Amino acid sequence: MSVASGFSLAEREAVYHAIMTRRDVRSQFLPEPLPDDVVERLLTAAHHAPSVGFMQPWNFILVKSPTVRARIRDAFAKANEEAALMFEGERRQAYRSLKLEGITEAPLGICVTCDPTRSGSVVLGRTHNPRMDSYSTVCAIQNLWLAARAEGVGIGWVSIFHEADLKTILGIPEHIEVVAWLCAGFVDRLYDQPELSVKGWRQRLPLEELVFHDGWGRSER
Ligand SMILES: Cc1cc2c(cc1C)N(C[C@H](O)[C@H](O)[C@H](O)COP(=O)(O)O)c1[nH]c(=O)[nH]c(=O)c1N2
Repeated sequence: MSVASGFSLAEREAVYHAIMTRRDVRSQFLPEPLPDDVVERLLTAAHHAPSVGFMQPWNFILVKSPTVRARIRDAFAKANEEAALMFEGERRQAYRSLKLEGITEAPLGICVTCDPTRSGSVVLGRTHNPRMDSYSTVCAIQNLWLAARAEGVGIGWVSIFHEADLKTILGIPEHIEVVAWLCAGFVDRLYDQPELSVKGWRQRLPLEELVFHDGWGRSER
């Protein structure tokens, strides 16, 4: 054990700066490949995420091949057309105007998966909620996303897929869950606010409406 003092002001500001300026990136990717040492640092950050029972259920499939990424892009296009039809009227038009992936533009794709069998069938902390292994994998993704912000690397999470399509393209075994397709690449500019907010799709909710005290719905302190 070592002393757990708080960070210096500069260190704290750096952490919050990464959190506040992290963005989901769809179209600002630069084509140059990410150096191996940068990718290594991002994956190391991911691998230091918390996980239920310390099961570390994640794997990271690094996809540089333009051919494979083109197939992933086709799988997105199919699902995205289905998605558009789930919205009505003007909302459908607005949905179609959004760019929701940068699969072929970003030089690296990272498919993040979750192996529910990683540490046996009974896992400390997962005994009463089987989704805890997926949640752990999401923690790894968020670590990677924040580290990427600090490295000047943009990340775009794409989830508009049939999971079976990704499994077929990437040869992922049946029992493994696909948690994310991440587009990764250097960026020279980022939106100051979420792109969906800038484009009028949806705005950030006031935090005070989301915080309750001593029970659901109780706003008084
Ligand atoms: C689980 C999950 C899944 C997705 C996303 C995020 C997360 C957490 N996001 C990104 C999402 O739209 C974005 O985070 C919000 O709009 C907020 O913007 P910033 O991330 O702050 O830029 C996302 N964006 C997109 O363009 N296509 C997508 O398929 C997805 N899927």
